[in-house]
Amino acid sequence: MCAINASSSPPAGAAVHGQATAVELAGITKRFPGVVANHDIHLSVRKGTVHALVGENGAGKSTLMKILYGMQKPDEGTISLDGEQVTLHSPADAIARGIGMVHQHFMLADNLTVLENVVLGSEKLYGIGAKARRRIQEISDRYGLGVRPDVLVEELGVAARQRVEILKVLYRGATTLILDEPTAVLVPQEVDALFANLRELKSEGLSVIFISHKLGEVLSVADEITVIRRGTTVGTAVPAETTPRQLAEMMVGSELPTPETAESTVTDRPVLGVDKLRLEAPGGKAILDDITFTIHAGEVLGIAGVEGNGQTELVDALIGLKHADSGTITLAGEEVTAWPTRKRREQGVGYIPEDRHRHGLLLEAPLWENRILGHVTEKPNAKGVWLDPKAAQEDTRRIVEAYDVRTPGIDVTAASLSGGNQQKLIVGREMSHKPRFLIAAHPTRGVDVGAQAAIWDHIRQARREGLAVLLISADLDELIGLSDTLRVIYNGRLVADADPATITPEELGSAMTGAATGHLEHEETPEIRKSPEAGEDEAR
Ligand SMILES: Nc1ncnc2c1ncn2[C@@H]1O[C@H](COP(=O)(O)OP(=O)(O)OP(=O)(O)O)[C@@H](O)[C@H]1O
Repeated sequence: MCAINASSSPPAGAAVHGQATAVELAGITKRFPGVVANHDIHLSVRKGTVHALVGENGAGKSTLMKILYGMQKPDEGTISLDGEQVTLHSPADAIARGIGMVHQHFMLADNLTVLENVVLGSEKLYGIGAKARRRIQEISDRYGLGVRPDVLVEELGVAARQRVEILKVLYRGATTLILDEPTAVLVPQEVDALFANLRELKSEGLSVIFISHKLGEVLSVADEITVIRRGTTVGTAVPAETTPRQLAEMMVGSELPTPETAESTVTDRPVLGVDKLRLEAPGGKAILDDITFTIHAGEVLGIAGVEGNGQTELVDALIGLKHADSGTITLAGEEVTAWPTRKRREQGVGYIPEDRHRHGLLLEAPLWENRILGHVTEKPNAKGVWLDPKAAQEDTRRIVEAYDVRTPGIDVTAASLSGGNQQKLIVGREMSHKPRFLIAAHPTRGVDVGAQAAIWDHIRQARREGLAVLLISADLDELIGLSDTLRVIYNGRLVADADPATITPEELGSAMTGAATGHLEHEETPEIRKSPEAGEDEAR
């Protein structure tokens, strides 16, 4: 039976299940123009536990956490920390009271050392020298974070950077850590290592609020789960008695989708050809080298890799944001290597960027203007050489409807949408132009299980109609499920390939750390792998 209880809030500071309460949010309401982001929300986090917060896109999770982190003021409701009711005026206030936030997008300066990053802005605590170094080492040892104070951050892989972010908030005295989708960028082995770190934190009496759309992970790491839907608390669940399916049903009222694609639609018509592509950094060092592949009509080619191994540069080269130092790119038989981005777009290249804020949206512009972005000269946005705002607005309404973008209208700014809804808008815009080749970088990052299923369906449908797709995703289930062909990128080279029909996420994750090359064979008993730490330092 699913242990989901309609939530009711105990009085502030009351012990729940015999343990003291670290954070108590009671009756929180927050309104934005046209939207009630939080309506009478209750959240009670016990000390020494991992408390997951789940809910569909736009449910109100980030808003609630911004309130707890002092970034936004609630219109109604109270916040109690360790049983004491508080008013938080700013993040500095929240930090001073033991709340730490680890953002999904890391906020570290690459050219500084770990120590410099950690002490930045907190010099008053332990200075900037030996005392600070000792404190960092102490925290690292205590929670098994494996952080080395004198390493440059640019030398660290994604998982190690995340541990630095965690250490940074602990250094400032956090006793409750908010982790916003912390596993989105990690391979399976790194997820296991993170969860081990979280268990260490718990055992020392710290609390963690864990936001995620990955319900399997939520069930494996959380002690308690609060589900919010359309801005209000639906209830709490206990993982031992709840399945992912039940959780998904609570969140979005539907079953868990699967990315698996039964039938192959791969044709022998090449759409995109990349031959011996090489891209160099300013000093002449290769960022991409000897990249060769072909994607046919109806084929999804998945690129697996730990972030930072050349995926971003490969996408930049394909869309025309960076130009190759040597090698060629061919689109439908025509060489496009020197073409600018706009010309490639007009020839049918769709682009779902990995960084939706930098390359996907104009955050301060209304939704309908964002619908035009990247497609100014195409229908329905343009009539001859003129923009056609009316047609663009109408089409934006259609996309909002078809992709279930939760918004009070098309005149609100993109910044006011929740992260997942921003992503749905971009996917809708790109798919609407019926591209012949789609670059899909993390197409479902940050979207809930329902929207994920819808995006997978749109991609599958277009693939049946002949779309060629380059898929980059840190979600290995998605990558394996959607791809017809899989290649592994490591240090700027395609080092291995795998059959998505047989490979497991663990085997692929292991190859991504550079542990295997050539054709990856599925093994009944997975081989002994390198530890995540060892792999990741090399896999930059
Ligand atoms: N600054 C803002 N101005 C206007 N509306 C906002 C603002 N911030 C959030 N909203 C709206 O509040 C609602 C809740 O958004 P929130 O970002 O909290 O959702 P979420 O649960 O974190 O979603 P996701 O899983 O997509 O990140 C959404 O309808 C969103 O559009």
